[in-house]
Amino acid sequence: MNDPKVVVALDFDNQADAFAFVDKIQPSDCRLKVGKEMFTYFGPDFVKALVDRGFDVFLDLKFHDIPNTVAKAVTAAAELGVWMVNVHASGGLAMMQKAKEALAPYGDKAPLLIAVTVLTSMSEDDLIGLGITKSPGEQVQHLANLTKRAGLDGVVCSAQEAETLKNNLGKDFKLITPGIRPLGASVDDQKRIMTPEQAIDVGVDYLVIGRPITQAAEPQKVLQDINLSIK
Ligand SMILES: O=C(O)c1cc(=O)[nH]c(=O)n1[C@@H]1O[C@H](COP(=O)(O)O)[C@@H](O)[C@H]1O
Repeated sequence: MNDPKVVVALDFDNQADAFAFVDKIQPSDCRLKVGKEMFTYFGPDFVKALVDRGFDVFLDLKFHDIPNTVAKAVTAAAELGVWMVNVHASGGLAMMQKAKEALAPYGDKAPLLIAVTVLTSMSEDDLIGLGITKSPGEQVQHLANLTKRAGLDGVVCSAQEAETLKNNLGKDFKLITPGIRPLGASVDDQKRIMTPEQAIDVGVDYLVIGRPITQAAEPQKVLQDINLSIK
């Protein structure tokens, strides 16, 4: 498979377990997401080791700062050779534009630059607490529009929001979605889930899946079954 749709969330608190898992899977079957926990423990060398093993890495650090600082941070991500990196859309249009400009010199080697809109953990009350009177759904749409205007490649969203966002923002605007559970898998702490097939049907481009794969006795088999279900 040349364009794997599954992005495995590598949420391990030690490198030995992470590498033991990575040894069981293939870069042709999935991409890998490294987030704040693993990056803070193990740093850029860990990311480089994954890139050197041939994996496309989504560096999920959700940058949110002044435009100059975020532009430098996404440049550092590009230097690491990652496939995708993200920022918070609420950092604003100028911040996102400057980040995108910083990646221009990398041409077709530049990482995809995507934005987080409203975290799925945020409720309407949480937004009101921030002085935002839009509903979470309206705020997601608002920030996704801003992300597109800034020229970014897509957004992280819940599968429930995917269909509307795809219709409004076009097929080339990438949607990256956690909260995916194959039929029969444990839901864990995810609240609103979709199966891989359902998510692809509503227009999701990349499926972020962690524990159903990382905690499986035979991760390669689970991954192959998911890939077959969305072929
Ligand atoms: O930004 C994320 O990656 C993320 C956003 C969100 O709203 N919900 C969410 O679950 N995630 C991440 O997606 C991954 C999902 O992992 P599993 O629940 O184990 O499949 C974890 O790394 C979460 O931190």
